[in-house]
Amino acid sequence: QELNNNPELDEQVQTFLDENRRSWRDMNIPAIDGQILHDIIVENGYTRALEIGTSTGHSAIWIAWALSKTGGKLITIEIDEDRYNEALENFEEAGLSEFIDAKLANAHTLVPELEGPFDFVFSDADKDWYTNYFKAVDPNLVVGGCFTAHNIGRGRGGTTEFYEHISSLSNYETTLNSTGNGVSISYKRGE
Ligand SMILES: C[S@@+](CC[C@H](N)C(=O)[O-])C[C@H]1O[C@@H](n2cnc3c(N)ncnc32)[C@H](O)[C@@H]1O
Repeated sequence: QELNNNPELDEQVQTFLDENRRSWRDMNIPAIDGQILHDIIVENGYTRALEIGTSTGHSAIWIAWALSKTGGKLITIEIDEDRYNEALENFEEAGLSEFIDAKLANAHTLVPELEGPFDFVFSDADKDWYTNYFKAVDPNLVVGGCFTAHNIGRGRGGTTEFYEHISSLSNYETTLNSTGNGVSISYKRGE
């Protein structure tokens, strides 16, 4: 698959990420985990992404940067208005707004309402709800798509229950990348 080539945008995003590298304070993922998400999207040519838990937008910027290359778009959901507004400013500054549909909403109600289809999901909101988010999205995740989740393998909240559930499914191939704060990566291999 051909990737879009936009060196000016790449430089704008890279500059934004470099300048803000040490200033993420709102439970944001570390850059190394952002790179993992970015690479999964680019390598698989994903274009229809969903993020649950925007905060101020660090992970969304990595995801949207990848989507700027594949020609895709991200829907991202945040419940906190201040963080949502800050994320919108960050998306502008990074030059990625056109690739992001940011929603101020409670993901508990919005996620089950989304029709998709999606080929990439990143779950990073309330940990107790991870299994519910997965069950709501699964019917709308295409075969060949990927469901990722953050803070896995550290015994936090419902993450253990979620990881055990998704690992037990024979139509998903799940691995854990523990380079940063623990990203589970589950490829959907069949319905
Ligand atoms: C760990 S932070 C997300 C960090 C973000 N992915 C990043 O790397 O920049 C989790 C976010 O999920 C949001 N959140 C928690 N419960 C939520 C819900 N029910 N619906 C939407 N957002 C929620 C919190 O307000 C918080 O900003």
